[in-house]
Amino acid sequence: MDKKLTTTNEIKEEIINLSAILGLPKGTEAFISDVHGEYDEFAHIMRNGSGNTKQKIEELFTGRLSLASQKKLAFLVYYPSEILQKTKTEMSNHDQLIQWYMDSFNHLIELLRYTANKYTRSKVRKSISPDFVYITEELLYADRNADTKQLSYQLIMDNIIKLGMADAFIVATCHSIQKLVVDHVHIIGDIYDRGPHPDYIIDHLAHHWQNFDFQWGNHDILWMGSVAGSKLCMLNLLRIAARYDNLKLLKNAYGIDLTKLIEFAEKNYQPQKAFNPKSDTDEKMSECDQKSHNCVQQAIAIMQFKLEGQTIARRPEFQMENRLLLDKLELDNNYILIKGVTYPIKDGCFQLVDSNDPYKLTDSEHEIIADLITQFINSKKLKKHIFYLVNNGSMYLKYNGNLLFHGCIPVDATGKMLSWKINGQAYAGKRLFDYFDSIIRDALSNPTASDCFNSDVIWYLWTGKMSPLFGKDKMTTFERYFIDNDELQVEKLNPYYSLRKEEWFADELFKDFGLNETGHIINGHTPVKAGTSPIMANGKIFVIDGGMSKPYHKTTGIGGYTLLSNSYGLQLVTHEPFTTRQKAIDGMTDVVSTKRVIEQSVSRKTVAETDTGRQLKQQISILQARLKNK
Ligand SMILES: O=P(O)(O)OC[C@H]1O[C@](O)(COP(=O)(O)O)[C@@H](O)[C@@H]1O
Ligand SMILES: [Mn+2]
Repeated sequence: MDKKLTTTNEIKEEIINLSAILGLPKGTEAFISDVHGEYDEFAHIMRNGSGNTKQKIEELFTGRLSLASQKKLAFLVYYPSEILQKTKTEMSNHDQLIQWYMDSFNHLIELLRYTANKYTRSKVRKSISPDFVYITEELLYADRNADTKQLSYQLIMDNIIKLGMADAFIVATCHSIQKLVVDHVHIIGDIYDRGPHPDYIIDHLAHHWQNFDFQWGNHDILWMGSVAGSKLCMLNLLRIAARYDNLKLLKNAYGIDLTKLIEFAEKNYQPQKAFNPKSDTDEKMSECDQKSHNCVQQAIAIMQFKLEGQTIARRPEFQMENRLLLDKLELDNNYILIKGVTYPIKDGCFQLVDSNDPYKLTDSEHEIIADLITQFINSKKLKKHIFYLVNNGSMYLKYNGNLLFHGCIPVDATGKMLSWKINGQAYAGKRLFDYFDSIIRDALSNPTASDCFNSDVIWYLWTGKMSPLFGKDKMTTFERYFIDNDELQVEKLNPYYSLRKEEWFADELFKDFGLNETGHIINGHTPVKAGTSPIMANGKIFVIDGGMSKPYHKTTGIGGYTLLSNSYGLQLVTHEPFTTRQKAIDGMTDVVSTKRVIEQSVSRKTVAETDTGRQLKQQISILQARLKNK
């Protein structure tokens, strides 16, 4: 309640307004996960309202517009500037273009009206470009059955064209529709890593979405940890950036200078097959970049393994001794002895590992790390992005009766929640999430490059077996690079991932988090392969890894899933793999392929039945109490 309400009438008016909102249908929520830097695909999904725009067009225009025309209208809404340009080149004369403008105005206003009917006028107004508020409202709320209004409607349309404002008006109206088609966006983690532009994704969210929340994913933790000063988080993210041809992001987006690191890597390492970068874009990497990314990945991997050794030694409570591998190298680093078995090393690059003190950094490594972490802590733009995620995010979220988190709740094979013992305390389930949440916030309010407890715990969240964001027994990065043995490379999933098929298990989790059994649990993190259902526990748990990560398309066979919750219920949306923005526009290919209704009720859910509704009711009671005291 930010308005100052002083008179009795003002208070009464506000009570009436708030009560009216309670009666409106609940806004549509979209759930998206594992975006992994794929900005173009993410933007496409936001533009198409996660498939919702297409559905609204279908509901409104079936029987009036052919399927092909519906598709054209949908693409005009998604990419107005590009479609305008394309349309103009296709028109053979001026009359044809005028007719197209008229048709488009009518269709867009009708669609905007249909999309806006769930919202208050004030909210709709906020979605309209200030340049067009007045005329859009005139068109939107005109009673076209009244003769006088019909005339003014026609005159407005006519004048928009005559005054040369048609293009700007179309673009603005399409943007309004984009904004209204989804009311609230939830991102269930992993904006960062592997894809080229997590920075654009965050800028997009910050500029376009007021109603947004975020549940941190294990990859985001690396970036958040780096800003807090964790050298291990930073080394992991740099290694992944080198592996996926993304080093340029650090310089271009965040001003982090890697020159010294690159020089050091090229001087000390030679390309090795295991370190060949995986390019995510269509552009091929130059040979020079391939070589340098390969060497950088090696240099960082070795520094990472060294600092991991030091951290594991100072934190015995992490119980990660099985990750100490550098000290098990033998015979000139050509073999490794693990649990009594000797394995040959492939693609070894241990020239800077001192066999007498394998976890000790060389002076140059030390200097490079110190310089980089200072840059990470001090990058203004990175700090801005990370604090946006911290301030709008959390380890988990309870929202409208649903429970949202990225990975898992660590449990044993019987489904009992496992406790993590740290600093003389034991944390399980919701308390474990709350504990990590508080450490992250504390770490980010006191960034430091020293080897402190908070930094170590944040790194543990990336890779520890009790991390709800990771959910596996160990991260076998070392074995995957250097040991050709499938068994050693296995990362075993926590039993959560098999138990989450069971309804009783979901009910237990709801209980622990203080939620009702009618809710849903929504996770990301594990790609869902084509043919495997993302719906589990009899419709109580959903896994909606958006499958946007291009390098992972081969594994999943589909793009991925998103979820929509509207006033009628839940819908699961399947996405086809997205190639490029240009190809999507040229071929008018919508990545939304199917929508499956999961839950549908006959009566619409209203705002009164949501978390916002609960807050509004509280505000109404406060106002009513004030009225009584007047
Ligand atoms: O495919 P890559 O680059 O080898 O990465 C594999 C690593 O990523 C992880 O899967 C974690 O990332 P995700 O959260 O995307 O699954 C690790 O468990 C694994 O070791
Ligand atoms: Mn993940």
